[in-house]
Amino acid sequence: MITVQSLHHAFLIGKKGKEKKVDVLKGINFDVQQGEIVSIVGKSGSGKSTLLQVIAGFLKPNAGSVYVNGTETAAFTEKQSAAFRLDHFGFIFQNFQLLPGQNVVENIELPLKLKGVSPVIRQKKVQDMLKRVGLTEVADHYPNELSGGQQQRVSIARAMITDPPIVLADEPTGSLDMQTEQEILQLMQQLNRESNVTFIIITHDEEVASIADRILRMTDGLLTEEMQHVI
Ligand SMILES: Nc1ncnc2c1ncn2[C@@H]1O[C@H](COP(=O)(O)OP(=O)(O)OP(=O)(O)O)[C@@H](O)[C@H]1O
Repeated sequence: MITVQSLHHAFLIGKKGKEKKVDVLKGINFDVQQGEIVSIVGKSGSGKSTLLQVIAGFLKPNAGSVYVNGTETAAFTEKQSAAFRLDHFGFIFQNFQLLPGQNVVENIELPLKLKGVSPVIRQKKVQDMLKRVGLTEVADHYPNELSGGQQQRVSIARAMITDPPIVLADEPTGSLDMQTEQEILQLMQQLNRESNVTFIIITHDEEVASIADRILRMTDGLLTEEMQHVI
């Protein structure tokens, strides 16, 4: 489903003429199978978000390959990347990234609109999704009228509304209290079981990482597989 091979990336930081090269990805290799929950865990600054951005096609790596369902994505143009992302990836962020002027239904249906899905089908899909994530009661609320946990449910619903094969989650519970964190992690596990969607969860939190089927540890620009749960 996802194969990452010999991925290298460096950033140039500092003033022009005096730039310093910072090697962030130093030869990353890993595979993810359809339906897995994989966590990528590592300290702040270890390069987790950079890796996620490369997988999603937001950032072109200096070298190496990313295959998604057999398609090499690292060489895509920006336009190709955007179209590919819409079909293959959903995103969940630490700070939810909901549109403040749009209510719950409008936030969730946005990716369907971008894909040109008709209003009738959009309405049906959104109603089904609201039930799955437990948000039917607050369907017409705006983000600032929701708790953090509810806002993250909206962004999970938005990530999954187009049935993408892969959801990329960057510190999905980083802004939540411990109890809400457990609820959100359980929801992600439930959705994974129901729909076989692949989750890649990026976190610095060992406890969050431990809900995954497989843990990949990022240290000094390299990934090592830490342990394997029996599914
Ligand atoms: N656009 C950029 N330009 C220059 N340096 C960058 C850029 N993005 C990230 N870096 C550097 O790359 C390194 C890895 O950053 P990255 O955000 O990938 O780490 P991370 O593991 O996700 O950390 P965190 O958990 O704090 O988000 C850091 O040293 C960071 O300063």
